[in-house]
Amino acid sequence: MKNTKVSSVGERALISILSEIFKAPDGREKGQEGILIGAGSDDCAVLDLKGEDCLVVTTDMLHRTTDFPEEMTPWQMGWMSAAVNLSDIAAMGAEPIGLVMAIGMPADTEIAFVEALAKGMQACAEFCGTTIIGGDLDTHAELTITGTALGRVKKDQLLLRRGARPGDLVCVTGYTGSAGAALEALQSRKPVSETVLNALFEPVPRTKEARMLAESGAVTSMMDTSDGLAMSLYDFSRQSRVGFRVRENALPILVEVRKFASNPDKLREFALYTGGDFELLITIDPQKIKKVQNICNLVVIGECTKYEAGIVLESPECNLITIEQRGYQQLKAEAVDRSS
Ligand SMILES: Nc1ncnc2c1ncn2[C@@H]1O[C@H](COP(=O)(O)OP(=O)(O)OP(=O)(O)O)[C@@H](O)[C@H]1O
Ligand SMILES: Cc1ncc(C[n+]2csc(CCOP(=O)(O)O)c2C)c(N)n1
Ligand SMILES: [Mg+2]
Repeated sequence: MKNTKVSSVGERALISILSEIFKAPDGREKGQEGILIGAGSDDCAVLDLKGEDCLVVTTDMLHRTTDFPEEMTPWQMGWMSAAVNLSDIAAMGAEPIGLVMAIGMPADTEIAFVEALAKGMQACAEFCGTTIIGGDLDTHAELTITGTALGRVKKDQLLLRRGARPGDLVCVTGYTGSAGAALEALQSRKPVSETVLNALFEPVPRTKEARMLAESGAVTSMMDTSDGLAMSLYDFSRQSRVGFRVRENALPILVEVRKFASNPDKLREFALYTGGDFELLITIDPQKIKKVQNICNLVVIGECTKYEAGIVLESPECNLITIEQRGYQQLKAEAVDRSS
């Protein structure tokens, strides 16, 4: 790996390299007993609390230039910084119990800006039933916010990326592709509604939905779609050893986003590859689908297949197209890369 730059491999490959370093030779997590899930395999790490509960922990860093479009308000930057972390807590089926927010900023940042940032963070935390319990302040060339979220869930309700079985139904909450369309609209200076822009600027962690899904007993695996539906399906596939068949016609996409996409390829790009929607991707035991149908805004988009069948999209004409393994990746020469 000497002389190879991180930009040539990207975030996913670098996580694999680091996760190996953090594992003991026998493949288990280094350190003490009680690490149920360690680095690299799920949305959060999971620690055994020795009773009926477990603790879930995640951290996520956002930067002014790479994550906050110029049009975002400081309140929205704060909301998003909390939301990206709380979404990972939701992805485990857990209830959030606290957020620690570290903020690095240039010394000439206005106090009013930092207050608006903090109010946005607090609003998102409160929306999810939790609060900010600490943080850190530092001088930094560029606004950089690193959140750490903690959550709690009963061991028998914990939902992992592992657990999906062939025959399970695949579902998503909300809409897919809205944040991607918003990003494109901003970059090409085209108008879109506030609903679409807010999907990018104020992602809503699916905390309540996640808790109801975890309590239903019908869900076999769950994660969030921060890096895009396609990348999430590949992450699921790796952990659960299943394939997926997704029906293009079933993808929940806002009418406005369909109209905004100039052609079917562009629409697929938003819905599958751009990311930023922070919805939940869920697999459900088909015998138990009735238990979840009415608890939240959820759409069946396809089913789990054998691993060997790969990850495919069934077009409206019933053609099978391979879904590519790409999405929103940090540390790439370009954030959205076609070759990974
Ligand atoms: N520097 C690191 N050291 C150890 N583990 C890491 C590191 N970076 C990421 N991971 C782990 O890799 C996994 C995936 O991380 P990633 O940040 O992509 O989370 P995600 O849930 O897939 O995405 P998002 O944060 O966008 O929701 C997680 O288990 C995370 O803890
Ligand atoms: C200027 C600008 N460009 C792109 C995006 C989109 N974006 C930022 S973070 C993220 C999800 C995963 O991030 P992470 O892997 O860090 O958790 C996505 C899709 C944005 N909000 N602003
Ligand atoms: Mg996640």
